[in-house]
Amino acid sequence: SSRYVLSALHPMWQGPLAAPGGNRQSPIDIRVRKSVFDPHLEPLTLEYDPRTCSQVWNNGYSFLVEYNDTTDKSTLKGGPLEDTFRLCQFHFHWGESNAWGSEHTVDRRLFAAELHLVHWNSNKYKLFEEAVLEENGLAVIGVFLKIGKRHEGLQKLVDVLPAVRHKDSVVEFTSFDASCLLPANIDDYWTYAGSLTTPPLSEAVTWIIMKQPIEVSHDQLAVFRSLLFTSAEEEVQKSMVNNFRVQQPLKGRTMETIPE
Ligand SMILES: NS(=O)(=O)c1ccc(NC(=O)NCCCCO)cc1
Ligand SMILES: [Zn+2]
Repeated sequence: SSRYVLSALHPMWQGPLAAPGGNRQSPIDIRVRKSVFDPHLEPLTLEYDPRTCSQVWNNGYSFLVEYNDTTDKSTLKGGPLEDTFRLCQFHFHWGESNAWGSEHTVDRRLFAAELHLVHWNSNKYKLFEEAVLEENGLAVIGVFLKIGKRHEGLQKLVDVLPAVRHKDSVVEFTSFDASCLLPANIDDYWTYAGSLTTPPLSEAVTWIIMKQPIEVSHDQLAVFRSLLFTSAEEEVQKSMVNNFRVQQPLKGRTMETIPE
């Protein structure tokens, strides 16, 4: 559909679109009735220390809120995970219109945007760069965003976005508690084995997708769209919108969920 044509325009997607031999690529459509109850799934334990938040960076595809991941201060445990995973960054994907923007869909339903909280397995590896090469190396929490009431916690981040309008710009950003961006019930989720949704497209991700979306206001999302894919010196400026990947084949994977 047209939204995929739009997202394919970014240089990110000029190379090969699929990872070679990929049989666990992301994102995918979540077929709710096909998800399997897994009685062994535990509650998630999230412990985020706001003091590890360090900066916001426009990397030319999204804006990343980066955390100091040199110690186990902001961690994710439980759920489908056997080890402790360390928060290294979070970012979003969104559309040019509120009608689309998420990477995953729920029975083909599109959301206006999707938050990704990226963690790496600090029990087994010393760095993100090592963990990204291993099939149990990463865990990403996905949260859908829908248009509704203003999200007070998000506003602190929205307020600094004009400072990172152009690609490669960075601004200091501290004492932000990322857990304010999670829905009320974090134990209601789907989980499946997938990949990064941008190059290197590594098949290293245990995805944990929250069933409950969070609400943000139209104006807050409009500030996301005021960012640019392009750096200050480029003559043609391009709005940072439609920064999502096309959906990938399920290839026999099962979506697991917690018993209701
Ligand atoms: N959209 S997504 O699947 O959540 C995702 C998360 C992290 C990354 N990559 C990342 O954080 N890279 C930092 C350094 C990479 C070292 O190989 C790409 C895509
Ligand atoms: Zn992402």
